[in-house]
Amino acid sequence: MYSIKEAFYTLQGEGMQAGRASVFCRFSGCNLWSGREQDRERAQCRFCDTDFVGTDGEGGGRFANAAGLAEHIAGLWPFAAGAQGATPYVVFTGGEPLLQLDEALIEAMHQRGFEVAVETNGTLTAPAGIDWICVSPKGNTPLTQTSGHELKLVYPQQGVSPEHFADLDFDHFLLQPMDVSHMAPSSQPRHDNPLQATLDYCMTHPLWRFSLQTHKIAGIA
Ligand SMILES: C[S@@+](CC[C@H](N)C(=O)[O-])C[C@H]1O[C@@H](n2cnc3c(N)ncnc32)[C@H](O)[C@@H]1O
Ligand SMILES: Nc1nc2[nH]cc(C(=O)O)c2c(=O)[nH]1
Ligand code: SF4
Ligand SMILES: [Mg+2]
Repeated sequence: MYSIKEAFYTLQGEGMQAGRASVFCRFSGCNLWSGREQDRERAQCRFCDTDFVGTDGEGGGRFANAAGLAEHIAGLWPFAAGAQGATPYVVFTGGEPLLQLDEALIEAMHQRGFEVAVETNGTLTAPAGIDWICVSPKGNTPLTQTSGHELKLVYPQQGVSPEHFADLDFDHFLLQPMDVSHMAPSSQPRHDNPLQATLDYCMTHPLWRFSLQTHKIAGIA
């Protein structure tokens, strides 16, 4: 059984694949926060910008098996597989997708012609077969998934230095300014200007590439 908060067609907004047409499949639930505002300040991850509670979003629901969920996702890609000269792309996110994503679902997406991407906090090991692994480490949590295609660190995070990750086995290293606009002022971390801090770090540490959440600027999901 898979629990899905929402599933929809959009453009990947972040990281090295920013701008790519994608079906987003957002799993319900996370191992670092309950998703309830009253728990935010004592959660392991306190800056989350996402509602991943329940299965009531657009395209959400409970799916009994991999084939059923894969059919649902494939139906959200608006073209026939292989049409338009583009490979269909699904981004599994959440919540924490590695609580639910398994080889059966990855295989079912591949059978339907999709490339499979994941956005994970890195505290759980990824199943085999994922085509694009984005790990976004969260301060003071154990990093288990130490390899992948991109490491995308939200910046600045208290007690976390990008240098700590720079030797890991990733093809790309990205720094993404922390958005605090969704948080109550009392919950916002004390930092003057995450955007400027991120720009400064990337310009003085050229291993790191600047990642903006472009979907928020564009006003799309
Ligand atoms: C909502 S998370 C879901 C996937 C997974 N749980 C994770 O943390 O990577 C998707 C992406 O949004 C990033 N993110 C979450 N809250 C953010 C914020 N306030 N500002 C910038 N990026 C944020 C995460 O670091 C992650 O890269
Ligand atoms: N357009 C768009 N791009 C994204 N990249 C990562 C997202 C996420 O929430 O995992 C996200 C999202 O929520 N929307
Ligand atoms: S780990 Fe990801 S989904 Fe979970 S609370 Fe943090 S940003 Fe949100
Ligand atoms: Mg998001």
